[in-house]
Amino acid sequence: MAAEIIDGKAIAQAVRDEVRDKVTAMRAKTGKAPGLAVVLVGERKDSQTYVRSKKKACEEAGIESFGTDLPEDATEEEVLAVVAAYNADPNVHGILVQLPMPKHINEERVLGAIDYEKDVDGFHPLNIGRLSQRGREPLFVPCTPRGCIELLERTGIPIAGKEAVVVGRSNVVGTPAALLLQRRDATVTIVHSRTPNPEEICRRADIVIAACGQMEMVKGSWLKPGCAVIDVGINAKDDPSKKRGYRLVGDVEYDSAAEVAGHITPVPGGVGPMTIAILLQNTLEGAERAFGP
Ligand SMILES: NC(=O)C1=CN([C@@H]2O[C@H](COP(=O)(O)OP(=O)(O)OC[C@H]3O[C@@H](n4cnc5c(N)ncnc54)[C@H](OP(=O)(O)O)[C@@H]3O)[C@@H](O)[C@H]2O)C=CC1
Ligand SMILES: Nc1nc(=O)c2c([nH]1)NC[C@@H]1CN(c3ccc(C(=O)N[C@@H](CCC(=O)O)C(=O)O)cc3)C=[N+]21
Ligand SMILES: [Mg+2]
Repeated sequence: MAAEIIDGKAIAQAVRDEVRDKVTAMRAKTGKAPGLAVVLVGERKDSQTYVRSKKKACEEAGIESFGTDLPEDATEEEVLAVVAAYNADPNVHGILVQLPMPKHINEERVLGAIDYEKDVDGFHPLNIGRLSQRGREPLFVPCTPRGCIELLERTGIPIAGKEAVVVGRSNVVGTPAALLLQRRDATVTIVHSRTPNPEEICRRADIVIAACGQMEMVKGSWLKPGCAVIDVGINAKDDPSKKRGYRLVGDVEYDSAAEVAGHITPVPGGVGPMTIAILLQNTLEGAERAFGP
């Protein structure tokens, strides 16, 4: 039995179409549009690629995009000044500071300086704090974890009452993904680099979210037959048959996993496109709150 493929690209396009329609209606009603500001420090090629695709996605959705590129040796004060300017700009409803930043910059300080009402990445302590507390609602939820949940929900995979295992506990993916699953009444276990028996724990799961940054680590033999696998990982694997000399693979060994799982996301074309679609959705929601009912 081969797993059903969860088409992240198609689901992301559906989200982007919904956002575009709502932006069109907002423009007609208010004469105003949502705005997203992306701050990039340094010259990482991968970051530049991500920032370009975010800006293109904004254009297609009718969201205005603003951007500031700072050199690798920019000071923390300079980054904070850019954030402060976007905080004060009424045309900006979302601010994203591309990660990772150069080592000499204190990431916690910069992320904490973003107005939490414009924190479209959902990384501000107030938003993370609310996400972690029962009965509280964050203004924004981190894009990649929210994208994982949307993939499950839009595929009709039940979460409530299920056993979910998240592989990885980073602040940007694993931990918020686990919190979101828990808020939807899954029973959640987090596996990390000090977990001695990850295979055994994963085999209990109805839902596995893999976000450990380890190429093809989760194998088919780790999975319960019929489970749903959401592969967040993005890793470049050498492949001389490709023009670029590599291809992208996930944190899950796709071929063996697809023989056991009931549903699985591919890499590319799974979680990655959802991250960008949710960023647009978060920006729209920020603008809706700013403009009022
Ligand atoms: N598709 C998308 O939109 C996005 C994809 N990504 C990708 O997702 C993956 C995870 O990203 P991110 O969370 O930022 O990565 P990090 O490196 O920040 O975190 C990795 C986590 O996995 C854990 N881990 C590492 N090795 C193992 C192991 N052998 N067994 C179990 N757990 C392990 C680490 O544990 P410990 O805490 O103990 O160190 C850590 O908690 C990466 O492949 C990244 O490229 C990331 C963001 C967005
Ligand atoms: N402040 C901040 N917010 C982020 O959300 C953030 C960040 N920093 N730093 C880097 C990570 C990574 N990330 C991805 C976005 C899109 C794809 C994506 O579209 N991937 C395509 C493939 C793209 C390709 O072919 O290279 C796919 O998986 O199909 C992947 C990863 C957002 N991140
Ligand atoms: Mg994100």
